[in-house]
Amino acid sequence: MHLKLVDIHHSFVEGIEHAKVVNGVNLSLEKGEFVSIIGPSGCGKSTLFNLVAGLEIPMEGEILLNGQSVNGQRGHVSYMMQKDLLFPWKTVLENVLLGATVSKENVREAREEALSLFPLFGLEGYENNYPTVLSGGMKQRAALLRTFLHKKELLLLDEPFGALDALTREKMHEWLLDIWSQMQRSVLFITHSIDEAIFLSDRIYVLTPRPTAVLQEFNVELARPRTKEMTLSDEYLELKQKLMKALYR
Ligand SMILES: Nc1ncnc2c1ncn2[C@@H]1O[C@H](COP(=O)(O)OP(=O)(O)OP(=O)(O)O)[C@@H](O)[C@H]1O
Repeated sequence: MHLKLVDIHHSFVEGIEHAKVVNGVNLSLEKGEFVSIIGPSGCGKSTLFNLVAGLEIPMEGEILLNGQSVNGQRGHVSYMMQKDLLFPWKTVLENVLLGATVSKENVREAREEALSLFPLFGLEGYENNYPTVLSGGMKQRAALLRTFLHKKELLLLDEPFGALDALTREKMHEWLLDIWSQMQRSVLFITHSIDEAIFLSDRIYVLTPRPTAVLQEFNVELARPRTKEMTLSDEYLELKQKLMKALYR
C-alpha cells in the first residue's frame, strides 16, 4: 500500500462563488506507516480525508493508491469520520458490524471475527448491550472496531479521541498503538493535539490555514514501542517546540 496526494486542489461552491479549501496539497503514506495531519481549525483536514475516501472529487490533482488514480472512487479505505456515532437503537455488536453488512460481505464470518475482537477492543461482555451503557472511551473503541472491520489496509481516523478526557485519551493512545502494531495497517490520523501527533506518529504533516497546503513535514525519530517516559526526553521536547513554532507562527 502506498498513498500519494499530488498537487490536490479543491473548492466548495458558496452561493455563486468558489471558496478554495485545498490549495495544492502534496503528501504520501507508505505501507505500515502512522502519519498524522495537524493544522488550524477549519483549514481543510476533513475535506482532505473526504477526498481520499472518494466522497469528494478533487478539482485538480491526483490521489494515487499503489500508483493508480482513485480520484472520486470509494471503498478503498476504512474511514472513521469525526462524528462517527453509534446508532443508539442498535446493539454494540450490530453497530460494529454496520460496515460489513452494508458492503454485503459474508455476514456470519464478519460476525465471528467481530466477536473475536471484542476483548482486544476492551468491549468484551458488551456485545448485546446498547451504546448508552458504554463510557466515552468504549464508544470510541467500538467506532474504531467498526472501522478496523472494514478490512482496508489504509485507515483514515479523523480526530477519534478529540472528545475524550486527557487520562482516557492517553490510555487510548497506548491501546491504539498496540492494535496498530498487531494489525499491520497504515494510518492517516487527524488531530489538533501536538502531543498526540508526536506520541503516535512516524511522521507529521503540519498544514497551513485555509486554503490549506503542507507547511512542513516532520519525522518522529522516537523508538517503538512508545512509552510515557519518552514524552520527557530532549528529543520529544525539541520536536514539540518545532511543531509549536510551525503551528502558532
Ligand atoms: N460540503 C461542504 N460545502 C461547503 N463548504 C464546506 C463543505 N465541507 C467543508 N466546507 C468548508 O471547508 C472548510 C474546511 O472544512 P474541514 O471540515 O475540511 O476543516 P477541518 O480542518 O477538518 O476543520 P476542524 O479542524 O474544525 O475539524 C470549512 O470552512 C468548511 O466550512
